[in-house]
This record gives sequence, structure tokens and C-alpha cells, in this order.
Amino acid sequence: MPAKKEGFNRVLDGLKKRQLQHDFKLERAAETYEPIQNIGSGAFGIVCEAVETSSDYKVAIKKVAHASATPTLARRTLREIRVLRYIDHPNIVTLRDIFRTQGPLGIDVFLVMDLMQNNLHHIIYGNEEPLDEYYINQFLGQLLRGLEYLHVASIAHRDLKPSNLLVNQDGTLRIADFGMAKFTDNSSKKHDDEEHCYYMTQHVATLPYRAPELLFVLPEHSTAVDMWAVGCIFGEMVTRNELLPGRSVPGQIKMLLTMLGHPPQHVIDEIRCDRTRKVIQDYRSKADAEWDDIMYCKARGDNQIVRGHCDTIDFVKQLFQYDATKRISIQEALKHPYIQRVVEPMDAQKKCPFRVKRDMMQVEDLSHQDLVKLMMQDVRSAENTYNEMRSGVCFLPLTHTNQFLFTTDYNNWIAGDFQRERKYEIENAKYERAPQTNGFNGEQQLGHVSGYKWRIPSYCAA
Ligand SMILES: Nc1ncnc2c1ncn2[C@@H]1O[C@H](COP(=O)(O)OP(=O)(O)OP(=O)(O)O)[C@@H](O)[C@H]1O
Repeated sequence: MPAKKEGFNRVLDGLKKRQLQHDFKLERAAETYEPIQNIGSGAFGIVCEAVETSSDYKVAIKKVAHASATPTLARRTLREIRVLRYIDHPNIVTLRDIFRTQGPLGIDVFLVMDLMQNNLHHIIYGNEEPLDEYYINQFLGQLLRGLEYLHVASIAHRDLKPSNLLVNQDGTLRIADFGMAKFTDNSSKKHDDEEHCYYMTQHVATLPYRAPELLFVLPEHSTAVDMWAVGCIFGEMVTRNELLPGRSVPGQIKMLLTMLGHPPQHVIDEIRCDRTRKVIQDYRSKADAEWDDIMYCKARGDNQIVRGHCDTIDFVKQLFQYDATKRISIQEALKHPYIQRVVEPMDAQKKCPFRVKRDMMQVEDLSHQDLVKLMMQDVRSAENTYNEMRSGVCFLPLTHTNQFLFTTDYNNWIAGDFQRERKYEIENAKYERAPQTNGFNGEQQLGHVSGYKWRIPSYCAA
């Protein structure tokens, strides 16, 4: 490499390091985590790769800067904490820890997650060739599985897009970024207006995935908004292009009308915004979407996924229903002949814990002050959890036989949940009295223990 270029790269590396140190001043948590490099940023957070120094375990830390400064930021942060803290699902990102620091404009909140290697946006566009059909179906199946878990609990993600779908080298897909997630049975006018403003102005990046009910300002938003986004993401995986690439709200509306035709009259009648209604009524567009053409990918040649496959076209059509009540639901999608044909059958999955639903219900309708109070409480409770684990205040019975205990040196005990592979949930457990187990041996599993009391983070306690 020429010396000049080398020198320039060194300067750039130095700058990046300084930026990282500036963005991720972790204060007390610097004892636990060491930031390595910046890996992503969005409208609300910056994310770095870090290492948990005690275990060398790689994590991702998302910083929401001055999370308490505005109601939108506080609500987003609270939602993300509340959706993720009790959820344990193979297709939803795992939250490991939460902490906060005092920033110049209020508190900065840090969410520590399992590190994922990539996101679907990079996977789609990182290669000249379009994604193999096998992977498209694998990703689609996992996305639907994660959504089923959320939608059954009436939680809508509302910001699905390829960059929010994280992917590991082994092909595991996990849904991330729950700042827009909402319990959908509990819509509030006040809050909808605030959010509408946000949707219409700031969050232009998500326009291509935005369902008509958000775009046209229809009164009801339900989990159906995510199904529309599933259609957009599926189409993007197939065609290697955004299916509905609008760059402004009016542009996006016209894009829908051009590609998909006019919405039915009863949908137009429900539009709250006069200007939007007029734009739609005055716009001349073709009658019906030509799905064969929309889902066509030149690079695939004759090997088209959609062309001529009646069940695929039917699946896509059902995802792109203007009327949210007619759009295919997650349960119907999982039973659809296309999905049955291409996605391996899966066992029934366990339900999202009720407390997630309850916690999410609480988030809506709160004033800025209350949002900040709850957010502080939630962050603090997680911080306390870790302090409790260290100081030994919180005791809960360990009763399930799938939980186990092992030690590295007979002083440092670790308990975990074998079935769910979540060791950290009940990390650093200390026993109250010696357990009657099958004997133990260094780092090996001790066998089943039950009926003993272990220190478990209060937010994971059953
Ligand atoms: N656990 C993780 N592992 C690896 N990368 C991650 C992880 N979480 C987030 N990222 C990366 O960081 C980026 C920004 O994260 P995220 O989407 O949560 O931020 P945001 O500000 O809420 O974004 P948005 O603008 O979409 O609302 C993501 O697109 C993703 O690529």
C-alpha cells in the first residue's frame, strides 16, 4: 500500500476511535464492557460492537442519546426496554443488560444486546447476485415466526425494514429496533397525532415499507401494518430492489397508486386528511397491480420465484391489501399454501409473557414527565438487578428442572436455563445451602437442581 494511503488510513482509524470513545462513555459500566467499533446508526440510536470483559463475550450496545429529552425519545426508549426485557425468542433480538449515564441533555440509555453479524439490507445488496430462493424462504419463515409471537400478544412492530432484521452467519434472523412497537388494542388519539407527525416528517427512511393506513392517515393501526411491510421485504428479497421506493409522503402515495391501483372507495372514505383524499381521488392510475411484473427480477432470468406460481402471487396479493381488515393476518400467512410449500413446518410456539403485554399497555397515553419517570424506573430496576445479584438481596426459588448450576472454582457459581440456553438470566448465582446434586466437576453441568433459592434478576423472575 502506498505510504500516503497508509498514513491516511491511520488518521481515519484514529478519528474513528476518538468518535467511539466520545459516543460510548460508559462510566461505571466501562468496568463491564469495552467498546470495539461503531457498527450502525439509525435516527435514534448509535450501535457499537463491544466485549463483556469478564467473559470475552461479544455484545452490541445501542445508545439512545438524551433519551429523556423529548416525549418521542422517552416513549421509544421505554417501548424498546419493555418489549425486549422479558422476551426470549429465537427470532427476536436478545436484550442482556440496560444501564444509563447522565448526558448533557438528559440521560443517555444503553441497551446491551447479543451481537448479530449483519442485517438483511446488507445481505440483499451485498452481492451482485440476487438472494437464493432457499435463503429468501428461510428469512421469510423466521420473520413470520418472530411476528407471530408478537402479533398473538397484539404487539405490532411498526418499523419493519431489512436493516431492522439482523442476520447471523448461520442464517438466524432476529427482529430488532422496537422503538415504534405498540400494543395495538389500546390506541390513543393524542398519541396517534404525535406519532403521525413523526411519521409524516422525520422518518422518511421507512417510507417504502409503510402501510396505507399510516400513509393515508386512517384511524386504525393494527398488527396489519407489519404484514404490509412483510410484503415489501419479501418483494425486496426477490427483486433486489425496493418494491415501492417513494422518497416523500406524496411521492409514496402516488407510488402506491401507480403500482397497485386505487384503494377501494370505503378506504378512501375513511381518510382523515382532506388533502390526501383529494390527491388519491384526482390521481389517474391503472386498475390492478401486475404482480408478475412487479416481482420480476431481470437477474434471475427464467428462474423466477413469483412468475407463474399461483400460490406465491396469491400470497403477495394478500399482503398488499389496501384494506387492513382484509389483509392476511400472521396466522393466515403461516397457513398459506405458499408458506406451507416453502417453509419447514414448525412446532407451536410458546406465548409471549403476559407481562410484556401489560407493560406495553402502560406506555401509551403517558405525559412526558411520566414517561421519563417510568423509563428511569425501568432502567434503574435493571441496574438494581445487577447490584442485587452482587449484593444478594433478591432471592427467588429455582424450581424448574431444566435449570442447572455449575461452577468454575466452587466459589463462583453460575446458574442457567438449559432449555432456553440463557445463562445470563440467572448469572452469578450463589447458593444458600449446598445443593444435593449429582456431584460436580469443574466447569461441567452439575445435574438438575430444584427447590433451592438463587439470585435471579428481578426482571426475569417468574
Ligand atoms: N444487536 C445488534 N447486533 C448487530 N447490529 C445491530 C444490533 N442492533 C442494531 N444493530 C445495527 O445498528 C443499526 C441501528 O440500530 P437500530 O435500528 O436499533 O437504531 P434506530 O436509531 O432505532 O434505527 P431507526 O432509524 O431504524 O429507527 C441497525 O440497522 C443494525 O444494523
